[in-house]
Amino acid sequence: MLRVEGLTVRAGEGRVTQDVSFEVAEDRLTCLIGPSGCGKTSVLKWLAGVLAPSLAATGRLSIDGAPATTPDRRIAYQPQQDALLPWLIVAENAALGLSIRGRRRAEAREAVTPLLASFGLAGTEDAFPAALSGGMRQRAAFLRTIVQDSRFVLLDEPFSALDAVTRLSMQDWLAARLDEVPRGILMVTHDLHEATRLADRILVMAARPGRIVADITIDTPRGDRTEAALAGTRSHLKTRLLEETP
Ligand SMILES: Nc1ncnc2c1ncn2[C@@H]1O[C@H](COP(=O)(O)OP(=O)(O)OP(=O)(O)O)[C@@H](O)[C@H]1O
Repeated sequence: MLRVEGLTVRAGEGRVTQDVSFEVAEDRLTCLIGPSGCGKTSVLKWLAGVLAPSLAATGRLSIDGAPATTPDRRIAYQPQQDALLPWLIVAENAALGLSIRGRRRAEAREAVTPLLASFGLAGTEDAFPAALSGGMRQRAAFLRTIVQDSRFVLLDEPFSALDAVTRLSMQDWLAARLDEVPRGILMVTHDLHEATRLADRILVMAARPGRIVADITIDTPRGDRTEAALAGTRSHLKTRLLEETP
């Protein structure tokens, strides 16, 4: 269990977030949703240890009850843009996840190559990112993140750049991957349909300063989440989001 307590992020005199506390459970997907500018990315960046130096943060992080400091190898982070390096081929980009964990380059590449097919990237090993579709780029970025074998994974709007159809298929794809390689995931999204399709738990943030105003658990198994089964939760979530959007 990863726990954040009392996270306040300040930008000069102003507060970006105030007293944000929550847990991310092992093998569960927790969504952080809220209006633009409420501080969702700042929470993720703080957890990843990459908050901009112009922002000051106070708060406590613990994993399994023991204090932790960031960056922590048990936490992997996928930023908002897929951040694939355009001058590296797909296999090298994916291998970067292991290289930053200290694996030798050739060894890292050997380790990721057999995984490409299960990430829908068969045949793209030697392709440059510019030659891939948006969905493929996201899968390559996700492979790079997931091979780090971290217990917790932070995803910042992983599907926001995709068209509606690709987005739906990527959501299904992520749901299937979660069943195969469970992780404690904290995912930022703007999209309440996405949140209710994927999350075990949804934390709703309000803006100015960003704080958590609702905590919604979804018990329906992902495979049984028909439109009808989700209607009540979506309506509740929509009302909360509209209330919190300035
Ligand atoms: N480096 C920075 N210096 C000063 N202020 C910043 C910095 N980064 C973010 N902010 C401010 O902090 C607030 C929260 O930004 P953040 O990106 O965390 O919000 P968000 O909820 O992720 O937004 P969005 O949904 O639009 O991506 C915004 O008002 C933003 O202008």
